[in-house]
Amino acid sequence: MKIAIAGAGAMGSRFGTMLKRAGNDVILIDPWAEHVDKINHDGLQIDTDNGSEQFQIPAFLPQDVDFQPELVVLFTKSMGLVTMLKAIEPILTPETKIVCLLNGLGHTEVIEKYIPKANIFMGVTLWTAALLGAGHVKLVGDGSIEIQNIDPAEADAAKKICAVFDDAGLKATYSSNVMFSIWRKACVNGTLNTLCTLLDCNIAEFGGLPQSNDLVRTIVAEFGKVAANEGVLLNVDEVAQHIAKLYDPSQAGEHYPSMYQDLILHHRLTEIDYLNGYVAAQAAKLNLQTPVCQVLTEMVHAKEQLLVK
Ligand SMILES: NC(=O)C1=CN([C@@H]2O[C@H](COP(=O)(O)OP(=O)(O)OC[C@H]3O[C@@H](n4cnc5c(N)ncnc54)[C@H](OP(=O)(O)O)[C@@H]3O)[C@@H](O)[C@H]2O)C=CC1
Ligand SMILES: CC(C)(CO)C(=O)C(=O)O
Repeated sequence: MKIAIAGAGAMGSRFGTMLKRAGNDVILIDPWAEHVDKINHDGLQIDTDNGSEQFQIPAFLPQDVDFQPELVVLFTKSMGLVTMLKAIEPILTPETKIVCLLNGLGHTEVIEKYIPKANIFMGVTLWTAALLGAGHVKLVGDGSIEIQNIDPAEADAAKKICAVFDDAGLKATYSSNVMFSIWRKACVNGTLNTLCTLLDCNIAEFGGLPQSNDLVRTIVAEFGKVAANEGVLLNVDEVAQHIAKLYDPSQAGEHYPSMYQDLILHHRLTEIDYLNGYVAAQAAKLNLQTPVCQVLTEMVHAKEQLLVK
């Protein structure tokens, strides 16, 4: 299958590499020129638990792409989604399927402005990856993917996409309720990413705090108010227990969440407006009360003001 990875940072590089290794015709598309150049000149440097290798895979700036993909996998940061959607419009055909695996909330409504509903497939992934520098990623650990069609008539197409991902070892399954999975992942990110960033700690250190359970339950309850308005029912106890499982060092305990890595380590903007910020903004429109998400969002933006030049 002809596949374009639109947004080829850490996660895009992982998916592009695994899909190409499985025999697909894959290109990477990314706006970071140094990253694209490094990949094309030296290959993508991939660090794994078994060492490091250079992997040959074509990479392009969005404006240089001459390739008509059957499938586009969106993996920009949330803030780059609209720019990328506009940039790839010229290479899309009426048959091109679009899969979005970004973290965060509100992406479906954005994509629907650019892509026919029948071609949109939303998903959530538990794979991880790290971008160590231009043309250099670290790919360790295990993961999985859930995918579902937005158009009810496109279930067969969704299952075919799952099969392509699964054949590449990406452990993809068809979901009959992907929006629940997306909201549940957003609760994970909206608690652990946000609080570890503000508290300057890893996930296990946060989990060991006496305040962790109350903080998590309060935030999840606020997410649940807005989720319910979108037809997604979140059980606070169940989600809180799901989050607490990650505290274990054998799970994600030693991990500094991606928001921490973006802001604290790399002084880059975060996806807060697509997590706690999305909940606070939607709540304001709905006259719902989500004061904790509002304050956490303001605190992360304040930290961005201090660190991002
Ligand atoms: N990383 C992970 O483990 C996981 C990430 N996700 C989600 O996947 C999506 C993509 O995340 P991820 O792959 O981590 O994003 P990355 O930050 O690795 O890459 C995404 C984009 O960020 C920009 N970028 C990153 N570093 C630099 C830099 N040093 N200089 C210039 N540009 C840079 C590039 O676009 P640009 O130049 O336009 O900014 C790049 O395409 C997000 O929604 C994320 O939340 C989901 C699960 C796990
Ligand atoms: C590892 C995990 C689940 C922590 O929230 C994550 O998705 C991230 O770091 O963004």
